[in-house]
Amino acid sequence: MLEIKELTRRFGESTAVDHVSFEVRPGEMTGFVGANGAGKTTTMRMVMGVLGIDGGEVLWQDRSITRLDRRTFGYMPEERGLYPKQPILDQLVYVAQLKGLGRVAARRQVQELLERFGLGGRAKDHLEKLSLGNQQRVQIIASVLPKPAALILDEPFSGLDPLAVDSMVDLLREHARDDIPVLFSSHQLDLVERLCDRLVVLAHGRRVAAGTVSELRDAGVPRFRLVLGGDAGWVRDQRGLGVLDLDGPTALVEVQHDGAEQHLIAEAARRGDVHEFVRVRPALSEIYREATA
Ligand SMILES: Nc1ncnc2c1ncn2[C@@H]1O[C@H](COP(=O)(O)OP(=O)(O)OP(=O)(O)O)[C@@H](O)[C@H]1O
Repeated sequence: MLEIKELTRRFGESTAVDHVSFEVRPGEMTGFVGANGAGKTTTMRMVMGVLGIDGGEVLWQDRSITRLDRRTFGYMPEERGLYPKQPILDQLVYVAQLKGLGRVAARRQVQELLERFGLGGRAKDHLEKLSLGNQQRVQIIASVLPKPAALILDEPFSGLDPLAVDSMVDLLREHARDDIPVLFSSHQLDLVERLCDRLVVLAHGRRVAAGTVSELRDAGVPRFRLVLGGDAGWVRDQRGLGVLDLDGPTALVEVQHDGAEQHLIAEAARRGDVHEFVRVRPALSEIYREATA
């Protein structure tokens, strides 16, 4: 397991990452979200040792992470890292060899991955000749070579078309299934919701929310939607409830005092038909907006 403990980084007077703690568990995909400048890249750089740490620590398998540990990680940095003017096959084979694979095995693995990402015919092209999305695919391939102990990916989905996103998702899921901890940052909340087991939300350098998607969706004040046979205006007078929306027979309420929903449903049943009474859980985008507001 990868543990980020009280990690802190300052640039001059400003604190880019402020006592941030979270875990990236094996076999799980952890999504790392937050507005531009929230501190995601800075955190990942500290995890990878690219940037010095002002406070806190990074643990790998219950002990302080070392340079050698980091070399076993797959890292896709924000600034990417491959050379524009070299053939992609050569570069990828070189990366795989740097990470300990023999030349023949490296070539075989690179070619398999290039085929898988639809780049089999482009192996001899210079990176700069590829479209930005295809360059991104090559960067992804570089980060999973040969077989990482953990994956740290800074916005791996940006610039990818939907098919490439799907291939990438499959690839990451395969790694997670092999018990590899996967941390990825993204601004695409729909994708994060679909993909990740756990979520860490940063705002202004601080961790403002963390947990599984369902924990986060269950964490707030409970909300219920009530649809009646007649007008729902009377709901406004019920104690212990906040009315968030009222539209004819439909009311959206939040429970301010424990048990108020029980009185609400009893009163609704007493007054007539109840067509619907359901708990409404916020979408991830709402949780994100509230956490980062
Ligand atoms: N080398 C640096 N020197 C000075 N300030 C920096 C440096 N790197 C990052 N910062 C500042 O640290 C803060 C966090 O930046 P960071 O890149 O980590 O955010 P981010 O969450 O990754 O944003 P984005 O989603 O835009 O990539 C920002 O205010 C940024 O300007």
